[in-house]
This record gives sequence, structure tokens and C-alpha cells, in this order.
Amino acid sequence: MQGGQMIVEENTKLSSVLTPSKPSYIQSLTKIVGTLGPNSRSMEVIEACLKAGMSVARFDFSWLDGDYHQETLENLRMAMKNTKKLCAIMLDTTGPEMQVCNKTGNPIDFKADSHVTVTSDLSKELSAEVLPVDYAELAKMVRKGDTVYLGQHLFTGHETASVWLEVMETKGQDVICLVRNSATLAGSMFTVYVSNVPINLPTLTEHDKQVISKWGSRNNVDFISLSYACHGEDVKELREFLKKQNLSETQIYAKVETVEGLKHFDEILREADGIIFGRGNLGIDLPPEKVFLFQKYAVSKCNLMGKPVVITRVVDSMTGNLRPTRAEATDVANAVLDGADGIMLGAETLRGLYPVESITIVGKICAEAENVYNHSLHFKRIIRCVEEPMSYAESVASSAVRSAVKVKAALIVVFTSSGRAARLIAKYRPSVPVVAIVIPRLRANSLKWTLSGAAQVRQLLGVRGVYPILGSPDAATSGGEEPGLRLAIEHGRSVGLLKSNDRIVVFQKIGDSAVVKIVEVQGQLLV
Ligand SMILES: Nc1ncnc2c1ncn2[C@@H]1O[C@H](COP(=O)(O)OP(=O)(O)O)[C@@H](O)[C@H]1O
Ligand SMILES: C=C(OP(=O)(O)O)C(=O)O
Ligand SMILES: [K+]
Ligand SMILES: [Mg+2]
Repeated sequence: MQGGQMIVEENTKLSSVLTPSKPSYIQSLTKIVGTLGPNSRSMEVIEACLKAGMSVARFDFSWLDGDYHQETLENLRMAMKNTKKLCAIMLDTTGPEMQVCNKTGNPIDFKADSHVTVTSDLSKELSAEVLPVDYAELAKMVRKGDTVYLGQHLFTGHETASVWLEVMETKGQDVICLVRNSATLAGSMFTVYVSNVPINLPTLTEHDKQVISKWGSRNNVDFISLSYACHGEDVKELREFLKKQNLSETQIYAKVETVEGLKHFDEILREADGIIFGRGNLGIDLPPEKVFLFQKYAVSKCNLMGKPVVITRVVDSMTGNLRPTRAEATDVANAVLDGADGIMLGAETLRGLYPVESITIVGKICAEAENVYNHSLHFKRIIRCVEEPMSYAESVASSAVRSAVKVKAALIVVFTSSGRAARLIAKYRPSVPVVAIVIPRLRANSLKWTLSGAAQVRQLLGVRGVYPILGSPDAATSGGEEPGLRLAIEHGRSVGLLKSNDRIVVFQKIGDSAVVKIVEVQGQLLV
């Protein structure tokens, strides 16, 4: 393998900048998580989002109730049926978050250098001078000089969409603040965030537990995004809770978005199934010049562990514009070059004017970055860090990725039940798509038999480069290995990823051994 030491392939040609990329069935190997809300909840818009490349839908319970999200989810289900595109479901917890309710929905103008009283007295009316917040301990937790941010639900980095307040003094349950920038806040709810001051509530609140046990169970959610994860223990606690709710298959993505989370990043990563790198809040907790540094560390650690990592808040300005800023577009590409598995869109899809365009443009940027991503450098870095002796599966999975490069394969096919084998292949970041055939398993509890597989398929939709399909439970037993492989080839052909004489690399475990083989599309064995 070549590649050199640069983060992009050293043989990248300047002329490629001017060459338009060919459209492909796969918009990008990097996955796109879209937050669904008022501007992205109709079946038509969701269909367009799926076609544009959204493969995970986030339901943010910081805002509105289960009935509202249920309606959106029903639309998503119809949209999946109509487009024949799968999408995973992510429930995002509220966590210890403070909110201001704007009952009238009228926009509120804040003027720089004016004063505002933030109070926990909820009988007070909301205005540009008084902000009632749903947290009784607020005045006790802040001190003179602290910074309080106030923004629309999913506040963006735009100073015109969020307000920065400086604490002057506290009086009883009131906090008197100086308004630092002029802004107009619209919408029915504003989020309040005090930079670097932990709020005295558990990461998984009682409200979150209720939402998970009702909405999460009813819909068998694929992922929980655990907001404000601060310790490995937070993830463990949620895992225990999920078991009790009969949701033990649900994966946990810890949203690391505070300095507390940063301090305990390694233990959080150990416990979680994936990480959401929440730059919205982190961008407030950390000085702007430090965020990239944590991003590099976090993405690299996730890559080494082979756990998916999703970067948030990339194209904030697309909330109101058809094009991202130059800095945002470059930032998306850099997240891909860092090694991110996914990009999460928040305000852009939830309440932005251009949800579909935001997904499309992010997908295009990701695809361009993937084209020049230095896969071999990544491969070498990962393999250097795996302890020896390697597990057989890891050794063979990495060989599968290497073989795919050497024989210029068009696809890698992997058989998996839990999804583990597909993640192992993805860890080595192949430059070609990985079609994961998920073989369902029959499971029994004291009451009934169930087939696993559907959740594992959807969960792989969050892993860079992996395209899961559900195999048949008897593929492994009836007629040997061919039916499963045929399914992958037919799928690859039908979507234009494979043509005659293309080679594919197959990774599978048979009994206790893991094997790689190289197959030509006609079915003729080359090796
Ligand atoms: N060619 C094939 N066709 C159909 N099923 C296969 C084929 N190769 C392997 N399998 C089955 O796929 C499943 C993969 O599961 P497993 O090896 O446990 O992966 P993981 O550890 O990722 O869950 C096994 O049940 C295996 O028998
Ligand atoms: C994704 C983030 O948080 P939220 O869930 O509030 O959108 C973030 O802070 O980047
Ligand atoms: K949330
Ligand atoms: Mg956040």
C-alpha cells in the first residue's frame, strides 16, 4: 500500500479539484444523522432526506413530547417503505438541561449592554428583562463573572441566534445578568447553558427514564444518545436501565459535550457503543481555539477502539442559507479526514429552512474527502496499536481490508450476526463499501422465541462505510455459503456498486475460524 504520511493521499492531483465527481448510489461512506423536527417531519421531506443520504434519524426529547415524536416516527416509517431506504432510530435524552418556555411563541429581542434577570420563579412572565428558568438551584450554582448562554432549541454558533449573558450578581432566586450581544430569539423553547458549571442533576434524569421506558420501548429504539455524559458510570447506569426495560439490544452513544465529559473521555468510551462529539455545548465550555484539539483526540481514540464517532454542529449557517460557509465546508471535510464515522445535523434539519440541501451538501463534501482520505496511513496506525497476539478475527479482518486494496476489489462482503465482524472491518477504514449480511439468530427467553437481526442491521447504519442487509436465518445452514453471498452480489449489482468481473473480498467466520476469500462477480473463485 502507498499513501505516505500525509492525511490526504500524496498522489492527489490538483486537477481533481476541477473534475466533478461521478454520482454514486452511495452518497458517502460517512454516515449522516439528521435530527427530525418541525421542518423535517412530513413524509415527503423525510423521503427526500433518506434519498439524500440520512441513515440515522435523531429524535431530540429536549423538545416536545412522545406524541409529537411518534407522529414524526410514523412518517419516517412510511418514508422508509416508500423509498426502500433503511434508517436507524436514535432517542436523544434531555439530560440535566435548563429550559425557558416561551408560551406565546413571540420572538424576543435582546439588546447588548441591557440587563436581564434570570430567575427560577416560574410565576414570572417571560420578557427581554425576565427569564424564568425551570431549575430551582440556578442562583446557588452561578457566581459573578460566569457566562450563561441562551439559545433556541439546538442553539447554533451564530451570535444572532443565541445570547451571551454575564452574571453580575445573585439575589435570592434571581440572577442579574448583563446582555453581551444583541439577538432575537424565536420559538417556543430556549435552552439555557452555564458554561463550565455542572448542574446538580443526574445525567440520566427521571424524565429521561420515563421517555425511554415509554417511547423507547414502544419503538424498540436502535440507539440512545446519552446527553451530557460525564462518567463511564453514567453509561453503565443507562445500560442497566435498558436491560430492565427489555432494551438490551439498544446501543448507547455517549454524547460528550462538557469539560466533565472530556476529563473522563477514556472511561466513557470504554463503556459506550459509540460517541457523539457534541461541539454545540463543547464550543461553549471550551475556548474556541481548543475544540479541534479535543476532536482530534476523541476521533483518534474512537478509531483505535473501532467504535463509531459522530461529529455535531457542522453547517450551522445552513439553518438559514442554501450554502455553508467556506469554513464549515472545510470543517466537514476535515472531520472525515480525522476519521469520523458520521456527521450529525441538528438545527439544520430540525428547524432549518433547507434540511434536504444540508444533507446533500454534507454528503457531497464527505464523499470528496473520502476520495482522498489516506486509507493506508490510517490502516498502518490502527494495526500498530493493536496488541499482539491479535485475535484471529481482527487479524483476518485487517487482512480482508488489505486484500481489497491489493486486488482492487469493488466491495467487501462480511457475514455477521451481532454486527461485530462488520465493525471490525470498518475499523480498518476500507476505501470501498462494506456490505454486511446480518444473519439473524434465534433467541429464547422464558416467554417466547425471537429472531434478532433487524436491530443489528439498523445499528450498522451508523458505521462508516458499512451497508447492512438482513440475511435469511437459514442462509448459514441451508445450501452452504452461496445463498448469503448471492444476496450480497445481487444487492451490489442492483444498486450499481458491482458489475461483471468485479472482485469482491469476503470475510466470514466458519465455526471457530475466520477466513477471507476473493471472488469474481460471476461467482468464479480466483483464490
Ligand atoms: N457465506 C455465508 N452464507 C451465509 N451465512 C454465513 C456465511 N458465512 C458465515 N455465515 C454465518 O454468518 C454468521 C456470522 O456471525 P458471527 O460469525 O457470529 O459474526 P459476529 O461476531 O460479527 O456476530 C454465522 O452464523 C455464520 O454461520
Ligand atoms: C448535539 C449537541 O447537543 P444537542 O443534543 O443539544 O443538539 C451538541 O451540543 O453538539
Ligand atoms: K437533547
Ligand atoms: Mg448539546
